[in-house]
Amino acid sequence: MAVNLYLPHQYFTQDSKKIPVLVYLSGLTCTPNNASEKAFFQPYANQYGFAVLFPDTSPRGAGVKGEDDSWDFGTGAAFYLDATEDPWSHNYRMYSYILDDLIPQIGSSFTKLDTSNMSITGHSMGGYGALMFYLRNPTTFRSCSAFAPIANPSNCPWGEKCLGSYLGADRSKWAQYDPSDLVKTFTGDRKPILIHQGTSDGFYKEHQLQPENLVKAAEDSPLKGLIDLHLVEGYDHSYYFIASFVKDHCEFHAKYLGLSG
Ligand SMILES: N[C@@H](CCC(=O)N[C@@H](CSC=O)C(=O)NCC(=O)O)C(=O)O
Repeated sequence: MAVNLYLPHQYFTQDSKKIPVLVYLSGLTCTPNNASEKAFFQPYANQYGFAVLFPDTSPRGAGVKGEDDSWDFGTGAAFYLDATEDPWSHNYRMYSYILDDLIPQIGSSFTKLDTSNMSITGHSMGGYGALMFYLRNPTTFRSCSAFAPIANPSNCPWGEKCLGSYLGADRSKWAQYDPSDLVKTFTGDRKPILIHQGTSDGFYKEHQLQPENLVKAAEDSPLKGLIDLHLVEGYDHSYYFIASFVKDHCEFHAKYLGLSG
């Protein structure tokens, strides 16, 4: 697996104050390079003074039979969960990897980072991942946003394929990872979650994303009225879309990371 870490200039010039971290989770087929090269977080990370951590989207070369058979399953498509079903459960453990291995390791290797002051965002499968990590761990992450997230994976073709194989047929296990279920029992503070969704996004039109389901589920939850969904006319699913709204997301997270008024 690969990982990219962007350190802002403050990491090298500030003596005493530690640097907060924004975790960015990528979508299906991505390596950490897609967002590092095409999302343009760097100028805003420098402006506000936060690092950006870009994890990988799956194990690489695990050798699990079938992991390279399709682009939306297996390699590049591990869905940020801990698989419970054979043959996936040994390697496909992205949830534990990110929370229990990667973040602590980054914190101990880069001692001027403050991994107790983190926010999370992501795109598509990674937008789902950001929502899911935040809704399950509201004290680990100060804020959450997402670009075109898979907001209700239990009810879309990508989610049914991946969750069904990694977690098995029992849908009650899927709910432990589905933002549109998790929101109903959220225990964190009442803060907005920022979401952008392009109306010309082909995957949105195919009902893979369904951010409206999250908004609806939140109406009966502690986050009632706080899913700040922006449907943006004419935008697609690409990194051009992400780059167009990355400024808004950085400004949003900077506020909760204590880096702006
Ligand atoms: N089959 C295509 C499409 C894959 C694709 O569009 N992936 C998106 C994420 S989709 C949901 O998680 C992506 O971010 N692609 C990388 C990019 O740089 O645009 C294919 O294999 O390309």
